[in-house]
Amino acid sequence: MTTPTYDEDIGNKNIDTDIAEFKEKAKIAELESTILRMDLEKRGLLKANEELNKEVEVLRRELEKLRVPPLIIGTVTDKVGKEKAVVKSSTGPSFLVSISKFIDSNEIVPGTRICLNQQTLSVVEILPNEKDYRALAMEIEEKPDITFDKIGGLDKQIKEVKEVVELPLTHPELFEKVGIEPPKGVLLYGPPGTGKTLLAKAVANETNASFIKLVGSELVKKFIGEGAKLVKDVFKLARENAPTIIFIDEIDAVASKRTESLTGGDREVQRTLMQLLAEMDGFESKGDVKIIGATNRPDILDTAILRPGRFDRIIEVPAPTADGIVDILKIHTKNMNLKGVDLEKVAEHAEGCVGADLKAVCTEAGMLAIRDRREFVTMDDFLSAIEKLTGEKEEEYAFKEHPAVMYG
Ligand SMILES: Nc1ncnc2c1ncn2[C@@H]1O[C@H](COP(=O)(O)OP(=O)(O)OP(=O)(O)O)[C@@H](O)[C@H]1O
Repeated sequence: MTTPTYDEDIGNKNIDTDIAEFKEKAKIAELESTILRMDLEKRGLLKANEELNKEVEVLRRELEKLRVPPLIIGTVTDKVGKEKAVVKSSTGPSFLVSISKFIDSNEIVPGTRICLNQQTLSVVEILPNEKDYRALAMEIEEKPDITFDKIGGLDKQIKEVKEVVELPLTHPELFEKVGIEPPKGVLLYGPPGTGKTLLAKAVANETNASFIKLVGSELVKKFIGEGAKLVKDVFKLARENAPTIIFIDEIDAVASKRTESLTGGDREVQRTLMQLLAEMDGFESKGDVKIIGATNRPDILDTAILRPGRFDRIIEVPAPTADGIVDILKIHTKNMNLKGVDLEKVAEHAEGCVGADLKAVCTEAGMLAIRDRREFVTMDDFLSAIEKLTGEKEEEYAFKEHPAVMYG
C-alpha cells in the first residue's frame, strides 16, 4: 500500500468538504421544503377550523331557536335506544320523543326532568332538580333591607299599606276584638317604576317577615304546566317561613279576564289562576301570610281576583306629584356630593318622571361628574342627565306601546 502524496491529500480533503457542504445544503433544502409543507398544512387546518367555527355558530343558533320558551316540562319515564325517550309532560299526556343531538343522551334516564320544544316535542334541555328549579322561579329574601323612609312621595299609600297588611300581622288581636276579618291581600296598581315593589319590601322589613316575589308573566310563559304547581309551592313555602309577604308582580298575566275560547296558553293561565284563588281561599285571613299583588293593567283583571276574601283592598300607586319628585330626589341624592344643586329646580325639569326614572337620573348625573374627573355633582349634570334619559324614554315610547300611557 502506497501512502498518498501531499497533493493527493489536499485533493481528498476538498472532495470531503464538498460532500459535507452538499449534504448540508441538501438538509437545508429538505428542512425548507418541510417548513413549506407544514405551512401549507397549517393554512389548510386554519381554513378547516374557520369552517368548523362557522358550523358551530350555525348549530348554536339552531340550538338557541329550539330553546326558545315556552317549553314544555316533562319527566322521562323510559329510554328507548340512544335517541328516543318516553316523556310524561306536565300538561298530562305522555309522548315518545326524540332526544336533540345537542343533549348528552347518557344523562337522560328515567326520572330526569327535561324541557320539550313545543313544536317538535324533542328534548332540548335537561333541568336541574325540582328544588333548584323552583328557586330560580321565585325570589326569596329573609328580611329585605328596604325601609319606609327610602320611599318618596307615597305617604298616603304607605299609611294604607300599613293599615291593611302590617296591622293584621303585628296586632291581630285588634281585629279579633273588633270582630272583623283583616284583608288577606292588597292589590297595588299604577305605572311601572312607581315603587310598588318597594312598598311590599318595606312592609316585609317592618314586620320582620320573609319576602317571596313571583312574576306573573314568568309563571305562565317560561315553562308550560308549571304555573299552578309553583303557586302551590309558594304558599307552602310561605306558611313554613311565616310571617311571609308574598309579592306577585304583573299579576294581570295570570289574572286577566277570561276569554270564551281558550287556547292552550290561556288554559295554562286559567289553571294557574284557579290555583291562586284556591290558595287564597284556603288560608286564614288572621294568619301571618299576606299577599300583595301588583299590576300596571287593573282594567284587564278578572273580577274573581278582587272578590272579598281575596284582594279586597286596592291601592293606587300613581306617578309622583311635583312634591313627590323632590322627596324621591332627596332620597336618591342623600349620599351624593352635590355642589350648587337646587333639587326643586331639578324636579321642575323632571316632570313626568317616576321613581325608577329619578333614580336613573341621579346615577347618570353622578356618572357625568366621574367622566369629568370631578368629585362633586352639579346642576348641569342633573339637567344633562334628565335630557338624556327623557330623550331615550321618548324614543322607547315611539317604538312600543307602553302601559303607562293609560295613566296619561
Ligand atoms: N317612590 C319611590 N321612592 C324612591 N325610589 C323609588 C320610588 N319608586 C321607584 N323608586 C326607585 O325605582 C326602583 C324601581 O321601583 P319599583 O321596583 O318599586 O317599581 P315598581 O312600581 O314595582 O315597578 P314595576 O311595575 O316595573 O315592577 C326602586 O328600586 C327605587 O330605586
